[in-house]
Amino acid sequence: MATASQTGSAAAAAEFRPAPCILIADDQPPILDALELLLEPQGYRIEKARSPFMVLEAMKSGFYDALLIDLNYTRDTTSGQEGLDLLSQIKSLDSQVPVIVMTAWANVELAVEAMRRGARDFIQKPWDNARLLTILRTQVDLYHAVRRAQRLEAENRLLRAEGLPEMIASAAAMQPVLATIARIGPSDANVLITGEHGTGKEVVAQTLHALSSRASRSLVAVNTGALPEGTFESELFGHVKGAFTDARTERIGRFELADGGTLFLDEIANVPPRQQARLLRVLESGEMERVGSSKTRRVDVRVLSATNADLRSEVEAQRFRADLLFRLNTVEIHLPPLRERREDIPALAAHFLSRYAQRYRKPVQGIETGAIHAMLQHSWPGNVRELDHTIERAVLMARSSQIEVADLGLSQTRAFGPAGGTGTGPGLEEMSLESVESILIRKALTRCNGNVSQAAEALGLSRGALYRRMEKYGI
Ligand SMILES: Nc1ncnc2c1ncn2[C@@H]1O[C@H](COP(=O)(O)OP(=O)(O)OP(=O)(O)O)[C@@H](O)[C@H]1O
Repeated sequence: MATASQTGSAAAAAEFRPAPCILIADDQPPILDALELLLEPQGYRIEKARSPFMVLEAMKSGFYDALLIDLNYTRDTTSGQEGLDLLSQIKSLDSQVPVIVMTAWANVELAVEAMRRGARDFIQKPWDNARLLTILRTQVDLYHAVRRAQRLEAENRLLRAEGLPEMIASAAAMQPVLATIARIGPSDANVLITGEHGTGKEVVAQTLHALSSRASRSLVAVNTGALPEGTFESELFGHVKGAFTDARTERIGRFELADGGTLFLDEIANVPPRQQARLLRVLESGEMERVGSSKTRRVDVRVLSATNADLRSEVEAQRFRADLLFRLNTVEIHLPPLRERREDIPALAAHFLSRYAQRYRKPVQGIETGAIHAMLQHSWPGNVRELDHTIERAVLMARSSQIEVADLGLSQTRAFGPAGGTGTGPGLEEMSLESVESILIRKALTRCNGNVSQAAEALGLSRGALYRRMEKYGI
């Protein structure tokens, strides 16, 4: 008999997914039709794919409760190799979804190989309807049970964990982001998080880690963009004593520190080509050596990476390895800039206000309508981080219990137009050196579409120096 809570969660599941959806793949339309005729009356929703390519395309956007795939396709109709390759690709996209393979009746060896590669069960063609239905129902039920347990575990972890990043995201533009986080958070998939500076890529990485089974282990973050040349390898892979002149003691690298947990590689586009090859190796094999050592070590690390660059154009320009991109972006999450999710500005501002009013012990309780209006109008080139710093400064500047427009200091950013101080705000000669510097940096970043390396070059700064200034000005 079902307990109340089981009934409750079954009802909740039914609300979101009325009928289990099965993706069936075979290159012969009559087989697809026959399976559909058998399964639909049993309460399944069916999607059909006629090639391995269509299966992988469907998996990018769809959510399936099980896959039923043939092992032979048109390219090679007997060996089953195409089906086995497809199985491996499915497993790398989603290691948990149950895959049941269909084989020709005499091909037991192929079925065994498929099971070795992660298939949950197999059926022989021509199939026995009753056996097929039993296998499918068992696998779907098992999958649901595992997912329910993982979701509960993730929810418990979220409830237990203190100091978790609070992620404010009610805007329509953020809904696909939240859906993807919920879906792949608990998995081990490598995730590439893209978006302009300050859009919250690190917050997403922290949330993904917190939702995963690795949550009790470390989340180790490395800003690969800010690492000085020459220290990259020893930072990531560690070194042994005497490996180079300054290596007076042994050092454990970030990969080893993140063993069993998650490694967050920020500014991944700035990794130089030689280091990209080293990264690729550890991602492919889980193997690495400390600098100066020939001993190979194995690490089990989930890699989350982030960039504000367009990695596909970097690949086209041959500055970034295509095979490394393929390893990093099993799943991609794109964060829209703040100007495309303005609905979230009031809630984000209130969140930062309560944080800073508490931190600075100031009795600031709200934001005047005019100030909210000004924030909604602002273009926020520095995104959520800029809003965060704007509210921090406003809390410090506030003279009453409400933040006023003037406390935000937003006009300074907009006043410095192309003519250099001919806008509505203070002229150049009335501004402090710091204000001018901050404005020039913002403008260079906007001109370079957020590319820090290019902006640094345009400003005549090293990348590290620009990063330090961006941090200082909350950009
Ligand atoms: N959705 C959000 N809800 C609450 N706070 C947020 C949100 N997004 C970002 N923040 C806050 O904004 C600041 C910047 O976020 P974060 O460092 O994650 O951005 P980023 O995209 O990784 O930036 P960068 O590209 O410069 O590394 C942080 O203080 C973070 O806590």
